[in-house]
Amino acid sequence: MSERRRPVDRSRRAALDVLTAVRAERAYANLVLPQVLRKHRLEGRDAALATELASGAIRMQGLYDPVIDACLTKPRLQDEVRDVLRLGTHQLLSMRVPDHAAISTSVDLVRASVGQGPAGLVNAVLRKVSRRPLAEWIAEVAPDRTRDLHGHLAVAHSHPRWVVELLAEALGGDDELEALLVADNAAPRVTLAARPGLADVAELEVAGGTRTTLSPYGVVLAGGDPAAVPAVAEGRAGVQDEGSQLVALAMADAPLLGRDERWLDLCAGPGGKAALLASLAAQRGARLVANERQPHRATLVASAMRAVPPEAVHVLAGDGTRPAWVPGTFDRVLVDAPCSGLGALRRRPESRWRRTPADVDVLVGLQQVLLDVALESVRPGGVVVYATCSPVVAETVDVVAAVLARRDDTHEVDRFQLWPHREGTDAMFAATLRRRPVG
Ligand SMILES: C[S@@+](CC[C@H](N)C(=O)[O-])C[C@H]1O[C@@H](n2cnc3c(N)ncnc32)[C@H](O)[C@@H]1O
Repeated sequence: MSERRRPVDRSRRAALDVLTAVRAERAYANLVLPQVLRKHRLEGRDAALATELASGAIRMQGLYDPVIDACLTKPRLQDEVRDVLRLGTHQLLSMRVPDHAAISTSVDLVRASVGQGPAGLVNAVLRKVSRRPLAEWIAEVAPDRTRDLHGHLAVAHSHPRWVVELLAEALGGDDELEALLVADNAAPRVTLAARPGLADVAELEVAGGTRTTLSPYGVVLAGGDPAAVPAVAEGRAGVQDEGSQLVALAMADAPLLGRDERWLDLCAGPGGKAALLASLAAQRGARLVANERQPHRATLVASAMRAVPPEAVHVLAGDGTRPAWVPGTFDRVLVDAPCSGLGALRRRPESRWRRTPADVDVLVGLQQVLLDVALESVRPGGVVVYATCSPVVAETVDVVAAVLARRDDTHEVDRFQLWPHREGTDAMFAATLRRRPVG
C-alpha cells in the first residue's frame, strides 16, 4: 500500500486526540481518555497503548520538548506538529516500539491530522531523536547535574523547576528528591478500599487483589477494570489510594473522650473518604455530614454513598467557609482541603504543567479559613484532621502552624506525611488537632 493511503493507527490517533483536547481545550487527560477510547472503539491492548502514549507524552513533555527543539533547524513549530513529535519521541525514548514503526506511524499521523506539509519535518526530527538513547539526550539537553541539581532533575524527570524546589523543601533536602520524581512518573497501582460492613478485604482478594500493608481495608488490583469488580460496581468498595484511606482512618480512629456520634467531612467531593467514613460511622452508631461546595461534586458524593445505610450519612452542598451548622456541633471533623495536588502528580499527567506558584498562594488562604471553620465546628475535646494531597510546606505544616498560632484552644496531637517513593501512596499529609476540653 502506498504511504499516502496507509491507514492511521487508531491507538496513535486516539492518543493525539487526547493531547489536542488537553492542549486546546484544557481538558483533563484522565477524564477525556475514556471518551476518546470509546469514540475510536479501542479496548484491551489497543486501549492500553493509547493510554500509555497520551499519558507518557504529556507527562514527559518537559524532557521531550528540549530534545525535539535540539533536532529542529527552524525554531518555530505548529502546536499540532509538536504533539505528534511528542508522541513519536515517547515511543523512541521510553517505549519498546521499534524505531521504524515509531517514525512511520508518526509521519502517517501528521499527514492525516495536519496534512502533507510537515510530514518531511516529522520524519527528519524523529530520525535525529532515534540516533541517541534517552541517557545521552538527557546529558545533552539538561543542565549539568553537579552545577545545578534542581535544574538537571527538572529536565531529566520532566517536572517544572518550581515544583522540584517545593518538593525538595518538603523532603527537607535533596537525598530522596530523584526517587520521588521517578515515582511521580510511574503509573500508580490501582487500589481499592473495602467499605467496612459493606464488603470485606477477602471478597476483594477473590476478585484478584492483594492486601495492602498500611490500610486494613485496602487491596491492590493486579490489573483489569476495577469497575468490573462487583463490590465496586455496587458501591460497597471504591477505588481509593491507600494514602487516602489512611487519612480517613486518622479522622475515624483518633482517640476521643466523650460523645462520638457526629462526624463532619467539610470538603467531601467526590466522596472517596466520605464513603469510607460513612461506612465506619454506620458501624459505630455515628452519623456523617458530608459537605461539598460544588453541587455537581456533591452529587458524586451522594452516588459514592449508594450502599451506605441512609441513616448514617447526610450529604450537603454548601460553602464550608459559611457553615450551615452551629459552632461545636461535631465530635470529629475531616478537612481534606482543596490543594495544589502536587502530591498526586502520578495520577494527572498534565497537572504539573497547569499549576503555577500563584495557585499555591491563593489556596493557602482558603486552607487556613477552612481549618479555622473545622475547629469552630468541633466541640471542645473533639478532633479535627487537616489533610492535603500535597506535601508542599506552605499548604501543610505552615497552614497548621498559622492557624494554631491564632488559637489557644487547640493543639496538635499527631501528623504524618506519606510519599510515593516510600510508601507507594500519593504524598498525603494529615495533621490531627484536638480542641481542649473546657474546665
Ligand atoms: C481534595 S478535594 C476532597 C477530596 C475528597 N475528600 C475525597 O476523598 O473524595 C477538595 C474538595 O473541596 C471542595 N471545596 C473547595 N472549596 C470548598 C469550600 N469553600 N467549601 C467546601 N468544599 C470546598 C472542592 O470542590 C473539592 O471537591
